[in-house]
Amino acid sequence: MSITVNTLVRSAPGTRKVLLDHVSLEVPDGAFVALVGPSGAGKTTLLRAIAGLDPYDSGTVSLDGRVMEDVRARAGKMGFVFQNYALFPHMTVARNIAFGLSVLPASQRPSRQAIASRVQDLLELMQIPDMGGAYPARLSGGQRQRVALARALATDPRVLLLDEPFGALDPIVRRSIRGWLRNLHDRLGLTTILVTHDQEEALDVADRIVVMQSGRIVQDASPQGLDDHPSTEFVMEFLGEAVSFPGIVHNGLMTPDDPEACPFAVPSTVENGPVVAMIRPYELSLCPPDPSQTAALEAVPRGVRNGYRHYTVQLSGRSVPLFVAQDSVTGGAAEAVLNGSGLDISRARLFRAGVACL
Ligand SMILES: Nc1ncnc2c1ncn2[C@@H]1O[C@H](COP(=O)(O)OP(=O)(O)OP(=O)(O)O)[C@@H](O)[C@H]1O
Repeated sequence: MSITVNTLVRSAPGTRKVLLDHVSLEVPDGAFVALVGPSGAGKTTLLRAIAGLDPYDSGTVSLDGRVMEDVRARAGKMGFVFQNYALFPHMTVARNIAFGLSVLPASQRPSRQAIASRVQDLLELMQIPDMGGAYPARLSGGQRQRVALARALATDPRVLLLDEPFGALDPIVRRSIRGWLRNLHDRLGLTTILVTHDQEEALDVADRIVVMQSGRIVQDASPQGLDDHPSTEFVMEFLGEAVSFPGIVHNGLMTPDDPEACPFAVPSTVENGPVVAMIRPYELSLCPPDPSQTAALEAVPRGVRNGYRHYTVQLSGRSVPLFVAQDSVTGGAAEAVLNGSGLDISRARLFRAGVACL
């Protein structure tokens, strides 16, 4: 089921503070979208507005191209899981899962046997087939989240809205449950929006990443597109560690202010003037040795990690990490490899006044 959000505006009740500032978003049927952004960006506010849990001042939310003003009808097509959406402690797992079905009006409510069979199907889908009789207190965090998902799926929604559902889980369980969730999404043909603070999780599980900042969507792209072409310096930094090299572009050549970084060619579409080149640490490398260059890079070896030698390279006033493939280091002291070379930052993205200029 596709979701279309059209110029949604929401202000904080009783104030002029804008929580959602003309937000538009198109989520095609079957998509898995991750909503990311710093704390307070408006992710939860947007998710709740889509769910119909909170009102908004103007704009529309459509499902399968139909504007759904009737919030109850909209909510009926969606399943939600929120981080703090606790299970009912006094009910067994089976009754927790059945809850949404058992409170349906009598005319829509399935029979007892149909509910019991649906619950058993969901327990199996969640890979906890024997847990129906257990109480939530007996479950691990990962099992509880599976029960919360089962409860959200009981009414057979076409859309799944997840707000930090794995926030309370330890990293190992988190990693395994997100792979499982992606599988579930594919198998059930759901359309899913996941709010997460974990960029790695977003990049791993979603086929589209929507970045929010100050109540607006600042970029909406595939994980690869976002990594290759972040629209602003903020997005570049938000997605992971980045090292900045200010410099000047002149006639297709970017010359970094740091003399330790080598100048590099940029497309002729980049206008002359100051820019900031930003690069991920693992994309930094060494320029080919240059006999005419006398200065050596000052680097401190930090050990070996995953087959890479890790260094801290000293620039004027700051240091940056550098990883060199171990098998490319030949003999001698580990640091000798850095002598006579500058830093190759040619894989950097370029920004001017905070905005991408490539
Ligand atoms: N009912 C409300 N009244 C006033 N301000 C609100 C209300 N609901 C949310 N806000 C404010 O709106 C902003 C966005 O909040 P929201 O919870 O959507 O952000 P978020 O991106 O989900 O943040 P987090 O990642 O911390 O959960 C915050 O500054 C929050 O304080």
